[in-house]
Amino acid sequence: MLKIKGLTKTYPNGVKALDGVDLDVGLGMFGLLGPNGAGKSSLMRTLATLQDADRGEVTFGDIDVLKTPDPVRRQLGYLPQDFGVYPRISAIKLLDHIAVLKGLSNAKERKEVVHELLRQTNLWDVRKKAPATYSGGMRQRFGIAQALLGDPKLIIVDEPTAGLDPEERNRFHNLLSEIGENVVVILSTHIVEDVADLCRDMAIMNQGRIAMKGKPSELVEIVQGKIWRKVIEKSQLDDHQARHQVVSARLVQGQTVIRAYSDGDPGDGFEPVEPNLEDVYFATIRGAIGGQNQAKAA
Ligand SMILES: Nc1ncnc2c1ncn2[C@@H]1O[C@H](COP(=O)(O)OP(=O)(O)OP(=O)(O)O)[C@@H](O)[C@H]1O
Repeated sequence: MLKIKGLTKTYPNGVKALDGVDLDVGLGMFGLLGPNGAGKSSLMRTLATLQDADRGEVTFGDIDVLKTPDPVRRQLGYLPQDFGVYPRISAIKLLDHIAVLKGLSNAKERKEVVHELLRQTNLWDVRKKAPATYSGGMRQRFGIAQALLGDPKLIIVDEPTAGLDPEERNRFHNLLSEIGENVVVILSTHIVEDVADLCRDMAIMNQGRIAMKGKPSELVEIVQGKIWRKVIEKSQLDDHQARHQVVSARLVQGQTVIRAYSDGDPGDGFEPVEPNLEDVYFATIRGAIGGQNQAKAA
């Protein structure tokens, strides 16, 4: 559905945010994982036709996204990382107004759509309050409501769960899952669990490049038998990092638990563990895997 080829972007300050991004995204939920500064938002803004690329191609179906943005805009739902300023009018009026801007000109139909979306996003009871007074989770659900206006075929959500409490995050996940299988949903995030829970396909982005892509289970398979765990003193961390390819270090109940990547038994008191997607993510962004180890994109 969505094909990205050789997408490159350097900002005027010299930062190369996108460095030859190649990606095919099919129907359903697609997770784009990456650390801060990886280039996720730059990619999302480019796909949402809000900024130009220096080089590369993007097609959605048979539409050339970069050359003819208008037809894509009509099929696009976008929830940016920072939804920005909320005017102090009620959610229902604001949603109605955005619906007009999106071209829903028939008042009766528009009312039905707006009411349906407020119910779907569980905001019906607070529809008369201004989104400016909403909690973070309610704002994100409002953001999804506006993104779903006009029946989009391409939905882009940029770091939607940052700052949400676990209950709101769950609610947001359920909402995203319900959006359906007949649209392309790209979820950009640095939260590994969001992708593990929700996405059929995914990619890991680092330093403007796609370092890994595939199905979450396929990616975990790549590191099967190669992740090793050890409990150490905090003071031993530097030494272990120098001698092993430590992918993560975490304080668990006062103890430092490290996980390292190694093709074979690293000895030194490490024990094998069942890998998870977080291991894949850290091993990728630390450069232990990636490039030719990539799983085939689905
Ligand atoms: N408008 C801009 N002008 C100059 N540099 C920018 C601009 N937007 C982003 N950058 C830089 O481009 C790089 C990629 O940023 P981007 O926001 O795309 O990454 P990200 O993966 O979305 O990170 P985050 O999770 O922090 O938003 C960063 O080094 C960032 O500082």
